Amino acid sequence: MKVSVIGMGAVGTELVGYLVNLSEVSEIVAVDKAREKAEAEIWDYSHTTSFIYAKNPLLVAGDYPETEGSDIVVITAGAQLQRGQTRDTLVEINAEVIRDIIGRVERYSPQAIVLIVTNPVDVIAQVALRHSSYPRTRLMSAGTIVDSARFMRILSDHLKIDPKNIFGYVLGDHSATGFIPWSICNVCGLDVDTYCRLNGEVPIDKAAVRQAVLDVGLDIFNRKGNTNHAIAASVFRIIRAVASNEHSVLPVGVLLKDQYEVDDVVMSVPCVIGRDGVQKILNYQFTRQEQHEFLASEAHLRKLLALAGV
Ligand SMILES: NC(=O)c1ccc[n+]([C@@H]2O[C@H](COP(=O)([O-])OP(=O)(O)OC[C@H]3O[C@@H](n4cnc5c(N)ncnc54)[C@H](O)[C@@H]3O)[C@@H](O)[C@H]2O)c1
Repeated sequence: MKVSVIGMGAVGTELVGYLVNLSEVSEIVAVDKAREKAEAEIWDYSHTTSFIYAKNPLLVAGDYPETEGSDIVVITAGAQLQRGQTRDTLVEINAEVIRDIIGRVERYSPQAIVLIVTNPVDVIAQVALRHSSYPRTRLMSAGTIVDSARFMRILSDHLKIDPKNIFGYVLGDHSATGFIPWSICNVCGLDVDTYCRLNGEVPIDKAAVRQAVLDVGLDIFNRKGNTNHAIAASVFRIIRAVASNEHSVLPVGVLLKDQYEVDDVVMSVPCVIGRDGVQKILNYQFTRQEQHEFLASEAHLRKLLALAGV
């Protein structure tokens, strides 16, 4: 499997660190407008391959022609936040970046699965769809997968259990309007309130958990100037699902067509992910309040889409 990473900044570089260890990956191509940075990262990684359990993947720093025939292309290229900004402030500049990139990606890898990471991620994915012929099943945003990972961790810290025993999502969009549909969240098969009641735990303050989930990314950013570990692990999780044709359910941003009362907006909902990308968009029956929150996400995204010229 050939994977190309466009944008070798903090996120792209961290992701390559995962990819060199995935045995399904035989070739990794790194592209960045700062060509020397991409080359240096690839050289550095090449010096890890004597010691890791990877199958000696071909490591290339190049330009778009070298990405030809990629099975997966991950796009992390673009402007990064400055302290005090929100992800939304990047919309116009990163819409311009993706318009510049996506045609070249498609020219060399028309059959690829494209994963958008550049923020604001759901809007940028929709711009990419608008300016390419990729079907919505093969071009998705990382969406709220990282928020969902944060949610599972924060809830598990409250309950003092492994986050993998929490089942739940943040849905809607990767911004302050993302929301937690508690009606489809469970802990070891029990809804959260029942779990706490039966197991001697203090009831969960759901509003506080949501706020903590939404705030923590910016808190990390304000302390270290980026967030890269959780998003790289999240994107790698999607790539594993594709590489092994797992049919795993993950919350990613996908163009909705008359689902969840939304038409023609990329939003994060649970999707079955496998070799062909999004194999199925799952349907859930939200409560009235959850549906209201989902539509608040949609309204937020539509405002950004207008700024992005979509
Ligand atoms: N979706 C998420 O959950 C999530 C999480 C973290 C970061 N992000 C986003 O991912 C993006 C990258 O973050 P980062 O921390 O790696 O930023 P970074 O500044 O470290 O890296 C961005 C890289 O993109 C390159 N670049 C810029 N324009 C380019 C172009 N036209 N062609 C090729 N390369 C180009 C830059 O040279 C740089 O190396 C940002 O938009 C950030 O907001 C998203």
